[in-house]
Amino acid sequence: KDVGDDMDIIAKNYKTVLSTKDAAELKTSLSNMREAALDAQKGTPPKLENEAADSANMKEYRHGFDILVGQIDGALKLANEGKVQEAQAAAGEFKATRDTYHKKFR
Ligand code: HEM
Repeated sequence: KDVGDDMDIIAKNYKTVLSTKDAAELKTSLSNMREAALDAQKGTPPKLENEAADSANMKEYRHGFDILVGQIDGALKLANEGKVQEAQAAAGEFKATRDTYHKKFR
């Protein structure tokens, strides 16, 4: 899977995360996002293909997924407590991370 494939998985599950009323479906979708984010973190985005694996940009790219996974874990904790609406409010905040890193690397 390349980064674009992982992004498609992230985006599809994110829609479900924001719209479902079901705690189990919420948890599954957040877990799917987490797995795809960790896979994308291991990859190289097309824009950085000519850079060394330890370039400043590649480090910043990978850091973006540390932030996103941290946010996903926060939402998962709330979902595990049965707090569906609170988890969805927390998930709404992923958008800022998405937009910041898309500006740089998409
Ligand atoms: C909830 C968070 C996010 C969502 C919903 C999301 C969604 C998407 C979508 C729909 C695409 C287009 C996929 C395609 O080309 O088929 C995309 C592309 C991309 N995203 Fe994200 N994204 C998120 C977070 C991030 C983060 C945190 C990063 C980097 C740290 C990132 C980096 C990229 C890159 C590099 C591309 C271009 C991939 C390519 O052209 O192959 N995204 N994203």
